[in-house]
Amino acid sequence: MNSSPDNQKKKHKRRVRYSGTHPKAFHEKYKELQPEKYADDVNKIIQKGNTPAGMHRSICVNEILEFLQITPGQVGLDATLGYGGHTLEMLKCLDSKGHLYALDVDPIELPRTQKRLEGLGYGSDIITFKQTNFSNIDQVVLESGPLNFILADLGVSSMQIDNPERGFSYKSDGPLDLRLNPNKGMSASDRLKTMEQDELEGMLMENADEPHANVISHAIIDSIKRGIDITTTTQLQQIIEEALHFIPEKTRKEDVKKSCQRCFQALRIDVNSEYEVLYEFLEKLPATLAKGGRVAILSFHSGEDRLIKKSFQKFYREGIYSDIAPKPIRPTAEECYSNSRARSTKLRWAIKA
Ligand SMILES: C[S@@+](CC[C@H](N)C(=O)[O-])C[C@H]1O[C@@H](n2cnc3c(N)ncnc32)[C@H](O)[C@@H]1O
Repeated sequence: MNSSPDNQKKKHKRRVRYSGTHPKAFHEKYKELQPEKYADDVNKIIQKGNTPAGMHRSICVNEILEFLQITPGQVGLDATLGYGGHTLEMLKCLDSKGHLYALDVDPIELPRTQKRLEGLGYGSDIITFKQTNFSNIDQVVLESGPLNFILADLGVSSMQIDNPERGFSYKSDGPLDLRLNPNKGMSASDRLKTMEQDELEGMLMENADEPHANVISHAIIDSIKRGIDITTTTQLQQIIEEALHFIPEKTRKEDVKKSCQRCFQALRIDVNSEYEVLYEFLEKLPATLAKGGRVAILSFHSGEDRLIKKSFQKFYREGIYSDIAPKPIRPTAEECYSNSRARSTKLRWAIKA
């Protein structure tokens, strides 16, 4: 053994662990998280039909613009700013004349999008950002005056889903939160503690048509009663997986995946009161639109689409809307192929009489 003083001085260096060619954790996706800086990498991801981390791909952009018929000088509202993809296209149509109001409840993503759009040269002369719920549209219109066009692109953005700290997905471990505005209301983890089994079962069925609502709700409530605090996405995913152990092995993996998706969706709808705020928004809509004003709404599941359809039909029968979409518009097959998140989208529209 060589134990010369020189060798003794040399500290043992640990071999750097090879982490592979692709980042696995959200925070490691540094290139994707700076889409402006790494355009080539981002384009490659999009071409493969995926959405780069930290970004959201807007859906039905052409169909929406074709319907809204925005002209310079108009005043409009993007009720769900998100990544600002639709907003940017609407701003281009305004051509520096008129004004756009952009709302989002999310206090984390809104400032990021605002900064990005301001960086592209869109300032307070043409756009006003407001961190508020779209159910407050009546307050916004006090400032904006009657609106010529309105867009609402419901649900969550890819940035929210992909960020494990928000707890929107069972696919990565994070706090079981699921709030669009984490500063308000109750996290999904706390909400579960307030529920009885039958209430939870009803919620899973009503918000997501979960076929295993009975066993899953029993498993969740039993765990809580045994003193288990369900604070993380992984804990909830494991409880669902164990509850569905009776499913034959051949289909179990796929069935568990679908049930997890549905249960997370149901919880998200509940903690954000999504049906309630959508109903309030739909009720207030006619009074906020100018004569001939146009509204387009993108929805992502049957519960939302039903509410929109019913509201549009009611106001049409009452003569408040002069025309409504006879049936929902779906994204093209090409768009669904290139962006899997577009597959469940339905677009409905109405025109104020
Ligand atoms: C599907 S994303 C919108 C994406 C956007 N159209 C784009 O092109 O980037 C939905 C956004 O609406 C926001 N949102 C959902 N419900 C809301 C509500 N009731 N009021 C205001 N914003 C809401 C979410 O926080 C999310 O940022």
